[in-house]
Amino acid sequence: MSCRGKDSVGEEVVKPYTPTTLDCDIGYFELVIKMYPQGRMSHHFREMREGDYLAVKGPKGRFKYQPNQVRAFGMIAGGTGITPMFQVTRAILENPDDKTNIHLIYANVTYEDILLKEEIDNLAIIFPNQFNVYYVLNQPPEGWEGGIGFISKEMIQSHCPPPATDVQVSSLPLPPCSPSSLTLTTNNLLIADFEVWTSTNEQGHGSPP
Ligand SMILES: Cc1cc2nc3c(=O)[nH]c(=O)nc-3n(C[C@H](O)[C@H](O)[C@H](O)COP(=O)(O)OP(=O)(O)OC[C@H]3O[C@@H](n4cnc5c(N)ncnc54)[C@H](O)[C@@H]3O)c2cc1C
Repeated sequence: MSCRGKDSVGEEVVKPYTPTTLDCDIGYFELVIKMYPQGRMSHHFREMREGDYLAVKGPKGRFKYQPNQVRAFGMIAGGTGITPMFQVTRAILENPDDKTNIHLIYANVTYEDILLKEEIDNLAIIFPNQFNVYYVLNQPPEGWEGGIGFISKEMIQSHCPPPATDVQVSSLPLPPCSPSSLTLTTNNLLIADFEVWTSTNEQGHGSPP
């Protein structure tokens, strides 16, 4: 959906955001928003107070998920690219008739950058046979047991389902807050081997088509 606000010099700014709530969450929606110190829309969100109204337009997007449309999803996300992945993950796991397996690789720069970690980890605990997550950090803390560096071909081979007609792999990195080579790395690797929802652009991330 699009959110409208005013930047620090009072100019109108409209930016897209992906709710982490589902169609069945009636009467409200939730957004997970990463704040940038110099960001124009970030300024608007930072200035908002409880009880304020926010102008929004939507929903919009080209991706329509059908339960069991594939046997397995490989999801590769960086930074705020997690929000649409999280939404689809919830839609799958909260539907007992949907048997799709999900393999998520989620890359960030630091541990503190990981969004929705508690929620993601809870889903991995509740649905151990249907959902697993592999975190990758570019600047990991000491003792980190996940992936280190940029997402590599080996990580994808180890943590995503192998290519098949009933497997879909999606990549949603977001250049402003993910390792800069993530976009190229994942797309170059994937285009050769998988059907990818090509969804990255220079401005930010898009919804999977
Ligand atoms: C389909 C879609 C869905 C999205 N969903 C989400 C979501 O769910 N959650 C989310 O958090 N984001 C999401 N985004 C990204 C979001 O739309 C914005 O791009 C993001 O919030 C940054 O907007 P901004 O106006 O605050 O920052 P911008 O003003 O666009 O700034 C972006 C970057 O540039 C830097 N910058 C800006 N001005 C300067 C300056 N003068 N000097 C130096 N650096 C500067 C900022 O610090 C920041 O790093 C989505 C994007 C798309 C395309």
